[in-house]
Amino acid sequence: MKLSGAVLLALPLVALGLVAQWLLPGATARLATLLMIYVIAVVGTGVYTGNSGIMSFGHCGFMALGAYASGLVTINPRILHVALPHLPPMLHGLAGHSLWLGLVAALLVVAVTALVFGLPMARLGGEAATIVTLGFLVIVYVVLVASGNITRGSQTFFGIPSGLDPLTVMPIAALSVVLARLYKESHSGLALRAAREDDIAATSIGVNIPRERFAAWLLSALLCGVAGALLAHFLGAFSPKDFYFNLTFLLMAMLILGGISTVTGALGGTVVMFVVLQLLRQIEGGATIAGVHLPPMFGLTSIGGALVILLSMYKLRDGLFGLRELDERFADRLAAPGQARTAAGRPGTGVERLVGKLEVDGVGRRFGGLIALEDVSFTVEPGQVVGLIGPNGAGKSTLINAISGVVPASSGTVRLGGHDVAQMPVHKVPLAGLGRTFQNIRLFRNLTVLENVRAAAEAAGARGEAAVTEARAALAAVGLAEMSGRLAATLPYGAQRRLEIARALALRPSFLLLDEPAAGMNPTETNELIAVLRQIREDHSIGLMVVEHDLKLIMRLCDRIVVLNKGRKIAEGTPDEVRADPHVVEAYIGSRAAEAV
Ligand SMILES: Nc1ncnc2c1ncn2[C@@H]1O[C@H](COP(=O)(O)OP(=O)(O)OP(=O)(O)O)[C@@H](O)[C@H]1O
Repeated sequence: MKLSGAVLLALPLVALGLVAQWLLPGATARLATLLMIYVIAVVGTGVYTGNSGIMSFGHCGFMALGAYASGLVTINPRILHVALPHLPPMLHGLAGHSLWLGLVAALLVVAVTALVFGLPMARLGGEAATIVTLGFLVIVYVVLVASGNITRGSQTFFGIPSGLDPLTVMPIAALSVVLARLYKESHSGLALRAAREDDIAATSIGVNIPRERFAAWLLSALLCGVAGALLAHFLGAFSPKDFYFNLTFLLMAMLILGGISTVTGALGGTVVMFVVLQLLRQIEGGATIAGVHLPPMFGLTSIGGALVILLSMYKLRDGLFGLRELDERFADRLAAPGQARTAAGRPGTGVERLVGKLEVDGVGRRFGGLIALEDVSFTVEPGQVVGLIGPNGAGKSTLINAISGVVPASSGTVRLGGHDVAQMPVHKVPLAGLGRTFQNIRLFRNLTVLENVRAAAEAAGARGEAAVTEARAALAAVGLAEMSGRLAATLPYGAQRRLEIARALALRPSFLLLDEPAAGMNPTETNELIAVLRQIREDHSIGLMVVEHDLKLIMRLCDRIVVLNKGRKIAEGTPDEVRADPHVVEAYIGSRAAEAV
């Protein structure tokens, strides 16, 4: 992502700020200033909500904290004694400073609060996290109301220097948009978006989801804190309810209207909603349009605003501006595939890539009373292709899950290059060298093909252009180079399976664990897949462990085969040995099928 794309997105704000400062009449310029403050708040909320997929009701809490912190630092000292007669003496010296010091105070207070709430909250996803954000909003409100000596409680907090002009707010709004856009394309933003699409798949490429959630939470909190401080200076006087549910729902509506997952959507949704609400507000008091006189219509603004949201959600599920950023629509996303591969190494991941053999030793797994795996042991040599077969319910997927750490083994060890990977946090296992795919495809559906693979390359330590080059090389290896700009969800089925392989390949693993890679493929697609897997093994010296029901594929591809039945290993050997093994024939292949393969 080049800076130019982010700047392009911020240009309309720069233009608005300049026009408002020098060309628009006072009242309209004031509206433009308010609009830009909303942009900061909505784009800020979007940094967390859009990238993590977690709806937040809490960000107005950060705005409130920013407003009060900045208010206390900038309040006119002469008014201070009237407005806050019981202010603790140690806080008296704070008053009377500039807006910029007010913003610094807002950032400090918000950073500390975001840290305290964010660390435990980062472990939560989905509705649980949303409920916590709601709780956060209520807590901030109650604390502000209860801290009357410092905030005037539920009464109006006044005396804040007001009269912000558009040129003061514009650079901050433009910078917020640039920051949000750069964050979205950053290593951290991409990892979080991957987790938003599929947390298990994100973990399988080494994403530390709590860490990425926390980073987004902090950045979005800071932006909202700044927006709150600016709103305080715009209003000059406010109370806690100005930062409560009404504002929360207004900002959420703006975000949803434009499209929750893009900065373009946050920006565009804010502008559209703001303009619509202003127009409705004009009409609500009675107006004459094209010679037709409209009487005052109480509630028109609220009802009209709600209708705009409902209609747009009904017609455009992904918001007015869809899933792609404005600058992406201009950019050439289908650049020629690169073949280069950067040097090995995983800088910044804190995980060493392990090489050597993969040893599965006495692995067992129980689900309650059910023994899904019992005492399974075998070894895969580097570069070897091992097939894992067995009837339905034999424990094949459970074994892949146990090796990759997704479902921890109840007993036994898994060693890679002599190191026990079962002891590692699950997101570190792929970085240590075990890439995997899933029986039911788990792609990041609303990310592009290139982003799906780049997320893995970045998780494994590549950055910037190197990550893109690695991702393109992995896509080329599975024959998807031409599709890099498409959304993953739009790929045909066979291509989706190959994309999952490319994503795992971009981790530069020592072994690839493939769970039914040919499931649902027609014979042509299966033949292509076999060619791809052979090439991968040849080019990258990667060992493969393949779970498959397609015995022809297994027999053609594998050096050795492990056979499971009812959770136990019943045979192991070369394809010829396994094909001739009477236990295997009885349990799985069946005598007629044995003849066929
Ligand atoms: N999360 C789980 N909770 C409870 N039981 C489970 C769970 N996962 C798997 N099992 C059970 O463990 C056994 C092994 O399942 P597993 O999916 O590993 O078999 P499989 O060999 O991959 O089968 P298939 O070829 O049908 O995919 C089955 O009896 C299954 O019902």
